[in-house]
Amino acid sequence: MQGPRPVVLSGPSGAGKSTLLKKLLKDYENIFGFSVSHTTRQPRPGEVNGKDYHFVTREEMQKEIDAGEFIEHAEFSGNMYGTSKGAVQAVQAQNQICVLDIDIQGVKNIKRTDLNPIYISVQPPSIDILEKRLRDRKTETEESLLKRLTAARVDLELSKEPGLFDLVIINDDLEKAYSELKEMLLEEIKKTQESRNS
Ligand SMILES: Nc1nc2c(ncn2[C@@H]2O[C@H](COP(=O)(O)OP(=O)(O)O)[C@@H](O)[C@H]2O)c(=O)[nH]1
Ligand SMILES: Nc1ncnc2c1ncn2[C@@H]1O[C@H](COP(=O)(O)OP(=O)(O)O)[C@@H](O)[C@H]1O
Repeated sequence: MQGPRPVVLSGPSGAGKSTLLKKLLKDYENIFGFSVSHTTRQPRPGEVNGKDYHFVTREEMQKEIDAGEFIEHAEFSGNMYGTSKGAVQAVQAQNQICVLDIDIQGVKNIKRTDLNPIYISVQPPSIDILEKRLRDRKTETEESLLKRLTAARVDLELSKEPGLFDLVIINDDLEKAYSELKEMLLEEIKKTQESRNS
């Protein structure tokens, strides 16, 4: 039997992907598993190596990419990010629904693989609100914030491509956005719950 379909969450930095994902992982602890990406960016306060990301150097990551260990990888805002085969396999081995948080380049690259996920784009109500949320999050320098806003404009344009996403969630009210996310995933959640009980 084929395992549950993975889920891709994409959308601009600051749109609310991590916030929604954390709620989902908390409410359905055993059902969903997070695909832990590799990145060359510095950890933020509170981020845990191996849980939020595998924090690596550019050299380490390039070596693993060259060895064919990545499903996809991309350059975002001056850093490298990528999904290793191992990250997805670790979740699928638990028979959990694998959730990937990746940028739009990652979405396009995953489309060329046989992963067959559900593609969801989380978007802010406006660029101004996105900027305010990113500033209030206090994780970025002015330089990285501006890079993220530029990338966000590109992301929102490219996301308009018909058929690229199965669902676009405008994250205005968080609870409403979360309900939309859950509704989209209900069928896969049920299937996974049923397979546990059988
Ligand atoms: N292509 C790709 N993008 C990733 C991966 N992991 C994270 N990203 C994306 O990289 C961007 C920056 O992530 P991060 O530095 O954690 O900042 P944040 O999204 O603002 O919290 C986001 O758009 C993520 O979706 C990955 O493995 N592959
Ligand atoms: N619906 C919302 N209303 C107000 N603030 C939000 C909402 N969703 C997320 N945020 C806040 O916006 C910031 C960016 O969200 P985050 O989940 O880190 O985005 P992403 O993972 O997409 O970069 C965080 O500080 C988060 O608490």
